[in-house]
Amino acid sequence: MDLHVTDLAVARGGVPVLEGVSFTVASGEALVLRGPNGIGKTTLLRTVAGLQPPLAGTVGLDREAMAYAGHSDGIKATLSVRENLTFWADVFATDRVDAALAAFELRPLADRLAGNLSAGQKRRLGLARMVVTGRPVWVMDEPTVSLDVNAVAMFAAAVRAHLAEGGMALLATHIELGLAEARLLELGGFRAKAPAADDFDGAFL
Ligand SMILES: Nc1ncnc2c1ncn2[C@@H]1O[C@H](COP(=O)(O)OP(=O)(O)OP(=O)(O)O)[C@@H](O)[C@H]1O
Repeated sequence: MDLHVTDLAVARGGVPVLEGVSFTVASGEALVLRGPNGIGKTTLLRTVAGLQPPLAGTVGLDREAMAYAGHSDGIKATLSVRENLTFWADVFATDRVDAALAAFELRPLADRLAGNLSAGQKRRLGLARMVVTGRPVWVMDEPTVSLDVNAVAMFAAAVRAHLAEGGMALLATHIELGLAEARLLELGGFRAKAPAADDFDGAFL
């Protein structure tokens, strides 16, 4: 299984931000999207994950293949760490709660209310959700924000284990991920062009 993205154009708030984006992520590979603030990394990730429609182009895998981790961790504060992961295991019909607790060293925190976790612990719980999904494509936006050096290493190990099982990872970040083997895609060359001056309709977009 490969992820083929072809000639994708994406918009945010109705404004085109990137166009002509093509790449392939093969089974066992990680691709890191790079570019300055505001270029459209989040928008591109959300589009690839099927959370918003593209303006043009195709994403050659069904959204059911994707697991998306965005800026918000999607944590339920009044459930414990284990209950949060069990909730997601029910949603995705998997039995990977213990594997997820182990991957992000959450066992000692399993019975703590998620609302009482520190920022880095919350992020670890949010990332552990990816393990629980059992989905082949992990789409992750700034996954290592709030993580200390030790937790970044946990994250890198979890991604490597996922890739070793034939999974794929598509990541956006400004921070070192500890994944030297990941390929990089610079988005600078894919900025959407402003509409032509004689494009009457375009002038109102
Ligand atoms: N409602 C909106 N209308 C128009 N433009 C918007 C709207 N919301 C966001 N934008 C712009 O869309 C662009 C793409 O945003 P996006 O969050 O995808 O960028 P990013 O590369 O992920 O940024 P960062 O590195 O800061 O996280 C930004 O320039 C942003 O200002």
